[in-house]
Amino acid sequence: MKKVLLEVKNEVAWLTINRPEKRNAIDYDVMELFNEMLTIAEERTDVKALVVTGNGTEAFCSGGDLSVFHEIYTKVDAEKMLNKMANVLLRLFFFPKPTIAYLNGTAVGGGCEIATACDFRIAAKNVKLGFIQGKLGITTGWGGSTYLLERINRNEAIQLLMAAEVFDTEKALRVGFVDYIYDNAELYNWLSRFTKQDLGVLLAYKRRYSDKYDKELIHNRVLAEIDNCSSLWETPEHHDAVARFINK
Ligand SMILES: CC[C@@H](C(=O)O)C(=O)SCCNC(=O)CCNC(=O)[C@H](O)C(C)(C)COP(=O)(O)OP(=O)(O)OC[C@H]1O[C@@H](n2cnc3c(N)ncnc32)[C@H](O)[C@@H]1OP(=O)(O)O
Repeated sequence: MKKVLLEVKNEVAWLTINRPEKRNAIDYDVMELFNEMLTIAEERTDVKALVVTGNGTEAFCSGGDLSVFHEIYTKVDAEKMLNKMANVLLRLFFFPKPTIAYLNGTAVGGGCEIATACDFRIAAKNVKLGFIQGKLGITTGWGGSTYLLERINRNEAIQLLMAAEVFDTEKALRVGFVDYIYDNAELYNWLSRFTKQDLGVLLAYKRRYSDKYDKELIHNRVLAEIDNCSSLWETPEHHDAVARFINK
């Protein structure tokens, strides 16, 4: 079974990270496939919106696959890995069609970064969320803090990042990180309000939405974020925290 699936239903492309046994953690295959699926969803004229979600009920995404990335030791190697996923998320942030992260379960670390790159975040009931990178002695490194600071109130954003705590959907709604708490049927219903419009209308409004941003400026901020994260990556604090997870 592929690690990332793409299914088109009712003119909506569902991109599903398909590693439930690893809580949908992101490894290099997932990065590649995620990018490929974005190309398909972008090019298909029968696709009017993109939903990103995770397989199963446990997790949306648990971030970077620590069983793979624990082998990354140096700043240079960390930069290569971070850049790879940051490019995918930059593409997602500027995706020409509306994008929705459906938080079907836990989203932590890079999982929250993926969600933040989407236009909307809709959560199932009682999911746990967290920009927990700080607990691993690193920062976001896939563009997540750059996007979060654009998505919600700056002071709420910086608190979520600095505290690195896990929070619930009630808090996520309160601070504006999550737009709605919906089950699957409610999500389909909400999506149908947009998919009944012509693709041209949706593309035009999405262009207005994205026009707010200078792509080069956003990219430069993401590069600065990668630089920060990769510098912290080579510290013993980070390696020790990852080792604790691997050897749990
Ligand atoms: C590296 C990029 C960086 C970024 O730029 O943002 C990050 O993403 S940093 C954050 C990295 N992620 C984490 O630290 C999360 C680690 N996982 C967890 O804390 C928990 O697994 C969970 C996500 C809260 C879910 O808990 P639970 O439902 O109790 O499941 P388990 O803990 O039992 O996990 C089941 C299974 O999955 C493996 N797993 C989970 N997450 C990862 C991961 N990120 N990388 C690799 N493997 C992961 C876990 O080890 C279990 O495996 P088995 O023990 O073999 O069953």
